Amino acid sequence: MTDDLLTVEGLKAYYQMNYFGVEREVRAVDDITMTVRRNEVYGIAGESSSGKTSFIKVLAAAIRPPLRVVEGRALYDFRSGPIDVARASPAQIEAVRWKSLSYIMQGSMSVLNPVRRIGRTFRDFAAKPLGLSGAAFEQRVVGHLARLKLPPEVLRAYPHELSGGMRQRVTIGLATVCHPEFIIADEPTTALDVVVQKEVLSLIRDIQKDMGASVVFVTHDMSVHANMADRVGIIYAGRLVEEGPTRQMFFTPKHPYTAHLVASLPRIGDIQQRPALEGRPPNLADPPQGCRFHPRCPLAVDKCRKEAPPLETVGPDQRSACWRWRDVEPLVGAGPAAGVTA
Ligand SMILES: Nc1ncnc2c1ncn2[C@@H]1O[C@H](COP(=O)(O)OP(=O)(O)OP(=O)(O)O)[C@@H](O)[C@H]1O
Repeated sequence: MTDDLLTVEGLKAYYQMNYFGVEREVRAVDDITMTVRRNEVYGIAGESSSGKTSFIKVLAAAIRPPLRVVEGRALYDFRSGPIDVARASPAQIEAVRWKSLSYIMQGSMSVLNPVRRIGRTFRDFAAKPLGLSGAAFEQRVVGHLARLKLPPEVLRAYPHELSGGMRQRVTIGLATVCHPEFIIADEPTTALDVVVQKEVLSLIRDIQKDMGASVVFVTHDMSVHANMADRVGIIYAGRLVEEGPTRQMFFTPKHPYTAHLVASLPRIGDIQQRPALEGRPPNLADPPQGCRFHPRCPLAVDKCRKEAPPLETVGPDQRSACWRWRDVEPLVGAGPAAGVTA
């Protein structure tokens, strides 16, 4: 067994549409190569429409047309054997779903059927992968719910009878009851207030540690990454532009876009407004030549407009796709950014 539980190589996934005979292609995931190690939390950040959700849909084996994998692979090295989810058949995916690979989707209400009691949803999701039924199944679920600080009565409730935080804990329960090796979470706390958000995040972290699982989670909120992730990957316009250990990404970013994201975090004692990034994210149906960030980059030179920079090693365990990574200033500010400890 290697250290890497997931190896993504040259992954390209495009939305391919045909409107009245006119073909349109949105290159949402465009040549991503990365790995996720066993027992680590890997955070994915990037602004809206950068391709985060499309990327993790491929990782979660939840690819539906018009999204198609056009190149590359996403290979898991599960205990039950290797599987490339970019190419696997529905039957192969069903064999690993929930048991080895689970997915906490955006918005808890979308996974919880409003007209089904929670207990029934647990049976639908988990009875088969766990190979349990009747009292043994109920006992397992109740024990798992207790770990999530949810009372057994939750099983008899309908989703609308629970608070937002409880519903999100239920979805985490569904995603983890089979003790998967790999958990994918898309904006797991976006709709929650700050206190509940903190509770849910520490729950995901505790469960991950307990089970020794790997977690990939997406959020545009950099302060959540600061608290949760072992490593962070930054996606811009369908590409991974930088990745590295969380502390390094916050204190010595090597890509101007990461530096911008970190500098945008509110700082204690600083009441100044943070500068917004000028320009708009590129249209992924017609991305700019060269480095996709160049039209908005304060460091861009001629080469950046012509040639796409490769993702290269720029520090211990840190990689950046920028021709000018040596010129990216380390973070200086009036105080520690919210949630980031020096
Ligand atoms: N079903 C779809 N059909 C066509 N294009 C889509 C579809 N879903 C997403 N896209 C496009 O793919 C690109 C990437 O979208 P994606 O949802 O992956 O971004 P994101 O970074 O997750 O954004 P957000 O943070 O807003 O969820 C965008 O240009 C988006 O418009």
